[in-house]
Amino acid sequence: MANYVAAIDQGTTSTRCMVFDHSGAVVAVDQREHEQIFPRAGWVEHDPEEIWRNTRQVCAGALANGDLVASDIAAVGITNQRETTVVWDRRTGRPVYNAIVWQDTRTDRIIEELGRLGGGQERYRERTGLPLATYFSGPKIRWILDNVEGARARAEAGDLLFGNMDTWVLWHLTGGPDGGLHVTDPTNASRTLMMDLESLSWNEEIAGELGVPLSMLPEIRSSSEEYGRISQRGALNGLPIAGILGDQQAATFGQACLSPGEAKNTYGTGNFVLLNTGTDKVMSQNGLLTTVCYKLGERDTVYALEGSIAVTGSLVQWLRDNLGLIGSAPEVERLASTVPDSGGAYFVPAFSGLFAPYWRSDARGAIVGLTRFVNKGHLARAVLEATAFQTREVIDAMNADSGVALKSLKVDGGMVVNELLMQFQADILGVPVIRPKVNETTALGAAYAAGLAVGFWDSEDDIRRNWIQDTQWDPSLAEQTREARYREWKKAVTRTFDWAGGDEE
Ligand SMILES: Nc1ncnc2c1ncn2[C@@H]1O[C@H](COP(=O)(O)OP(=O)(O)O)[C@@H](O)[C@H]1O
Ligand SMILES: O=P(O)(O)OC[C@H](O)CO
Repeated sequence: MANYVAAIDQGTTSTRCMVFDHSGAVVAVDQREHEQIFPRAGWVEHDPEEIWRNTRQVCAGALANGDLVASDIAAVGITNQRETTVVWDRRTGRPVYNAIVWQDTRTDRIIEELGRLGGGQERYRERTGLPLATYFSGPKIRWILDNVEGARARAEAGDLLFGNMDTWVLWHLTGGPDGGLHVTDPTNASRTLMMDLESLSWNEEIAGELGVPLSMLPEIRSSSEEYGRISQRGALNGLPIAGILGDQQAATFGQACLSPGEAKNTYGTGNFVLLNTGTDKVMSQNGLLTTVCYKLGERDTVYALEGSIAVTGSLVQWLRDNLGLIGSAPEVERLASTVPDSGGAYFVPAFSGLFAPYWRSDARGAIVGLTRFVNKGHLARAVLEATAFQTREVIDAMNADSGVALKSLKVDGGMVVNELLMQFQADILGVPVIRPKVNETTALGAAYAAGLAVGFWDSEDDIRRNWIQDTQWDPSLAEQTREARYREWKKAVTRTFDWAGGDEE
């Protein structure tokens, strides 16, 4: 009897396999980190073959850790870091270049060029829901075809395939060069700058402008249906793959934000706030993205407004790896607790330019407000506060776009164990912050999508029933202080603008 559903979560820093029971509780997990490759300033890459090896290992590891066999599992879901781009040879399965990661800014000039074409920004936004920015996959494919010797000719001959990490993993699991499925779902496709948000199909005109042959692009299916079975020899052999969701949409689903007006914020490498807007596409006037939230089988598409913040948890890693101020990410809380505030310092981590709500690729990181008084405790505090201030900015934009004033914020992700950050988040938003019992909402959301498709769960009511609150942080800062701090943050942000001229090598 299959009592469980498994999810593969291919994230920015690691790959996990998690197994869930019917109540949505975690029964087994395995996780492996992969190398972050920084070949130049602004460039970020992953080795797709390392990620595929890790995927196989964590699938086997999770089953072994839970003392499970494949027949205990009803279905498998896939969730993934979005936008990260792999191009590979359909006959050999070899990538032609490393995966170009979502944070990578090398496509700056391509974006400028596209902006100069008729209708530029507005035309892209209207059709795809996205601003023209280095973040998305289409321009990354273009860069690979322009810069890897012979790649364009091979792509035009139909020899190369493109995929985000969902497709890369799915293709391998279902046979690779021997009939592997070249498929994605609309949540992932809606992050390429090439998918028409209304019809959920590839926009041929935009793909043409980007110089991306349609033969490279995966088939867009729904987020919850049986795509095929795992044929790769290994732990999960023979099981149906029945759910695909980009990781932030998966977390929205796993947090049971299933009705219009419900929102969550995930605190990982970056932060991503998603507001379910139902079957209405709300086109942002305030720097947010309009994206597909999920599409369950044949049912109507559900859309979301998204505030994407590039650098939050990765700033904590930077403090650890580049400055050596802490030995591990959790130590940032102890260091920040040595002082009562940031001592007037503000840290704006515009390492990849600024994403929502600014979309300024010319911005670069800055620490402002420094005096002789500021010590490493203040800096640690400014690092954590940056996450909370950036979140406030996208939630304000969401309020302006949708008219929805959040009464509380559901949170999840690697940083939400940080109590100091959670309290400051509630303080700076002025609403309660709520963490659920199962914090692994990304993997859980993908498991739900797969489990619903095979009848393991009956309906979204099961998801709502399984969501249980763990901890709530209530705001405790006086309104005047809150708004004064926020004004100072916004002033600090303006100091990062107009720094990179687009000619860095
Ligand atoms: N106690 C902590 N306080 C602050 N940040 C933390 C803490 N623990 C982990 N992090 C940060 O959380 C991030 C990892 O979260 P995770 O959700 O696993 O990320 P991702 O899915 O993006 O790979 C890292 O960037 C790390 O710096
Ligand atoms: O892997 P995460 O959690 O850092 O999420 C990355 C996002 O999907 C990028 O858009």
